[in-house]
Amino acid sequence: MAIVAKLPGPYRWPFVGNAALFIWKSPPEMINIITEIHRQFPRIIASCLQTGLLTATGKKWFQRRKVITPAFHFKILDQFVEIFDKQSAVFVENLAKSKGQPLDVFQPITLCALDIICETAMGVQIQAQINSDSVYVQAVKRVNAFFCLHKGNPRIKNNFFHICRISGLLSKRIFTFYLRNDFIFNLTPLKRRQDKLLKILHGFTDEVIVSRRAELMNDKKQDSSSNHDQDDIGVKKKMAFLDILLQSTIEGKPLTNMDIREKWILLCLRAMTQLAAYEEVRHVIGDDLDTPVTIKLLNDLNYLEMVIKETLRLYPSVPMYGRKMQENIDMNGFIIPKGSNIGISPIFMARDPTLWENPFEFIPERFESDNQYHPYLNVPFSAGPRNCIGQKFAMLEMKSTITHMLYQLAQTLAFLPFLLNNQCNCYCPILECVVGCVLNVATCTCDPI
Ligand code: HEM
Repeated sequence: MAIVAKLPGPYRWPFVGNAALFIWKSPPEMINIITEIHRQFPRIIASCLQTGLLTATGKKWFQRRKVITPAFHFKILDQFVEIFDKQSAVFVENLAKSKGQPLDVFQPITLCALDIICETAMGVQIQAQINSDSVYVQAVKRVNAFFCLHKGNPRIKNNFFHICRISGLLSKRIFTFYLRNDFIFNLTPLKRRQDKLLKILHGFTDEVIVSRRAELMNDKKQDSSSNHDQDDIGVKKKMAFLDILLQSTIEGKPLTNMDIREKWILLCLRAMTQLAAYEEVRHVIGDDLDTPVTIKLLNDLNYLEMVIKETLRLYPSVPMYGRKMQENIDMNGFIIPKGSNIGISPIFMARDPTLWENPFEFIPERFESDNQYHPYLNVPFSAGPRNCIGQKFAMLEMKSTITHMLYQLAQTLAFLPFLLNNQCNCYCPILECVVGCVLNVATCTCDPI
C-alpha cells in the first residue's frame, strides 16, 4: 500500500492490481460504500468458507441477519456476562501461577476466549483452560499454527511485514503465487492438512449443534406453556448463536478472534493508562473482589472503553474489509464502476496524519467526546447494515477479562513485541502480533483505594 500510495493517480484513490479493488481512506464519502450490503471474498478465502452470515449476500444475508440480531439483545448479553466473569477468573488464576515470571499471554487468552465462545454460543463447557489437551482444543491450536505463517517465513521477518504476521493459510495462498491455483494447492500436503483439521472442528460443532438443537426442541415441547418472551429470547437466540459459531468456526481463524483483540488491549494497557484504568475499575467495582460483575458495571467503565477503542484504532483486528458495488458511484466526481471491490482499511486510516493528530501516539482520551471525530474515521467494527454484529459482545468480553486482570494482578509488560510504525500490511485477514505478548504478572496486593 505504501508503494501504491506513491504511484501517480488521484490522491486517496489508489487502486490495486487490475483496478477492480480500490482502497478508500476518506471518511466523509464512506457512507456511499459502507451502506452497500454486498461483500465479495476473494475466491481463495471463499473456497474455505461455508455460506453463513459473513459470506451471505442479498436476500439470504438479510434473512440471516434478521434471525441472528436478537441473539445480541442486551438481555442475552446480560446472561453471558456471568460466563465472561467465570472464565476470566480462571484465566487470571492461571496467569497468577506464573508468579512473576515472564509469560506469553497469547495461549492463555486463546483458551479463555475459546471457553467463552463455546459456552456462550453452544452452551457447551469445553474447559479449554483447565484441559488444554482435549481433541478439540488441540485441533483449534493446530489450525491456528497451521494458519499462522510468521515462523520461518522470511518475508514476515523483513520490515515491510514487521508489524503483523499473516494469519492464515489463506494469506499463504495469496502470497505464494503457485498456491493460488486450486489444482496445484489440492496436490500439496497443505490441502490435506487443512481438510483434516477443518473436519475435526466441523465434526465437533456439528455434533454439538445436532444434540443442542434436539435438546432445545425437546425442552420446547415439554414446556408447552412456555411464555413468548422466553421463546423469543431464549430458544431462538441460542440457536442463532450456534449459527454464528458455525460461521466463525469456518472463517479460517476460528474462535480465537477475540483473544487476539484482547491481546492488543493488554499490550496497550501501559503505565499511566494502566493506572487510570485500574483506578476506574476499583472505583466502579469497589473493594470486594467477590462483587459479581454485571453488565451495568461493565457499561460504567468508560475509561476502559476508551482504552479499547484506542487500541482497536491502532491495531484493528480486521485490518481491511470490503464492499462490492452494485451500481456506479460518484465519489467527488470520480466514478467508481459497478462491480468494483472497494476496500476499507481501518489500519491505514488510523495511521494517516492527515486524518489524526499524532496518529502513532496511544491516547485513549481522544475518544472522550463522541462527536470529536467523523463517525467513519474509526471503524474497527465497520459500520452500516453489515457492521460487526458481535461488537457489543466483544466489548463486554474484553472489559470483563481486563477488569479481572487489572483488579487481581499487577502486570508489567516484560517485552514490547513491536514498535509502532507506519509499516503495516492490510492484506492479512486478522491482525496478529508477530512475537507474542509477554507480561510479568504477579498477584496484586494493593490496598483499598
Ligand atoms: C474486537 C472484536 C471484533 C472486531 C474488531 C470485529 C470486527 C468485524 C468486522 C470489521 C467485520 C466486517 C464488517 C464489514 O464487512 O463491514 C465483522 C463482521 C462480523 N462479525 Fe465481528 N468483530 C469482532 C468480534 C466479533 C464477535 C465476538 C462476534 C460474534 C460473537 C462477531 C461476529 C461477526 C459476524 C457474524 C460478522 C458478519 C456480519 C454481517 O456480515 O452481517 N464479531 N466483525
